[in-house]
Amino acid sequence: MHEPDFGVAGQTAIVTGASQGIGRAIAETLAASGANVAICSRSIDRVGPVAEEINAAEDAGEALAVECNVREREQVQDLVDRTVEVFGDIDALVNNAGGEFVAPFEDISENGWNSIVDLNLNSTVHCTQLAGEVMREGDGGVIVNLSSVNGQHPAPNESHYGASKAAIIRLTETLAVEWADDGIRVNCVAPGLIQTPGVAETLGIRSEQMPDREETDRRIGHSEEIADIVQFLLSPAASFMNGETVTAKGVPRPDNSFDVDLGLE
Ligand SMILES: CCCCCCCCC/C=C/C(=O)SCCNC(=O)CCNC(=O)[C@H](O)C(C)(C)COP(=O)(O)OP(=O)(O)OC[C@H]1O[C@@H](n2cnc3c(N)ncnc32)[C@H](O)[C@@H]1OP(=O)(O)O
Ligand SMILES: NC(=O)C1=CN([C@@H]2O[C@H](COP(=O)(O)OP(=O)(O)OC[C@H]3O[C@@H](n4cnc5c(N)ncnc54)[C@H](OP(=O)(O)O)[C@@H]3O)[C@@H](O)[C@H]2O)C=CC1
Repeated sequence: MHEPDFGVAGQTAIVTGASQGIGRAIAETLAASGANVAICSRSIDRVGPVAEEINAAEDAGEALAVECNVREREQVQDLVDRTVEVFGDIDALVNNAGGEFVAPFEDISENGWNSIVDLNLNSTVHCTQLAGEVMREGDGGVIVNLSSVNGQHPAPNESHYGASKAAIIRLTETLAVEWADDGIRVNCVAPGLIQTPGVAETLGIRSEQMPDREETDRRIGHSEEIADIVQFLLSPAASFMNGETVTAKGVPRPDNSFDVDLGLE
């Protein structure tokens, strides 16, 4: 009988933006499943403790923490080089680092626009080209990009973010075709609203307001619910998925409201 293989044990995965939130949950999930993870953020003081926690866990993969601003291509090259140096190869890349601010289109300066496109889209290009080079020269690999429901549907005051996240979906689809012969699968996850420190900062949601993961009613999501999907996409079970975007947003209300007060108009 066929048994599905959702495993990632033995893989080496780069996870960007892993000091908190969704990226941290992805790193911890993959490591708990036996993958080695190279994790980065802009501050070694913030990402270092995540690696220490993973390395202290029994039966988990190993973690390497690297200070790397993914907007800086030479820092991304250093992340890739150190990953290969320590773990020998790169099997998986999760382009998670990203962010936004909320503002009406007419109030976004040229620098403001560029900072969000740079953080979300250009950083994905840097990491994918540089880690992809290692994968293409080796025996292939798997890439998962973090898009957003805001890359699939319009949301007011998110023009820069939505445009950058929509572009990530088309980049994913294009690379899935271009790199198929290199043995590389490229897929996207498009989360709805997930409770993370970044969202708490932007929207003021407190973790004690969060409903349990078990609740199936309309609610805000947990980082682990995105991490589980990323692990699936990296695993052999997803071998026939390429160029896809997996949306995870629970059951939205028709008016897009949530069970917690977001403090939004
Ligand atoms: C129903 C509900 C569904 C709601 C649905 C909501 C969905 C939310 C989904 C959540 C998605 C997430 O990503 S949540 C994660 C959120 N966390 C984060 O974003 C934290 C990470 N943030 C950052 O790294 C930074 O703050 C980031 C925004 C990228 C800017 O980085 P920089 O270092 O380039 O920053 P700065 O130099 O300070 O700013 C660059 C320019 O941006 C401008 N800028 C910065 N903040 C601005 C603001 N609030 N309004 C206007 N402009 C702003 C500055 O004025 C600068 O332009 P000039 O003045 O012209 O120079
Ligand atoms: N939360 C949500 O509702 C949703 C999130 N997403 C996407 O998921 C991803 C993660 O979001 P979330 O966990 O909420 O974000 P958080 O703001 O909570 O965390 C962002 C992470 O990225 C790191 N980071 C930020 N900028 C850089 C940079 N330039 N270089 C390297 N690392 C960086 C931060 O680390 P440090 O500050 O230490 O550098 C931190 O670890 C993003 O791409 C986001 O757009 C998509 C849809 C919904």
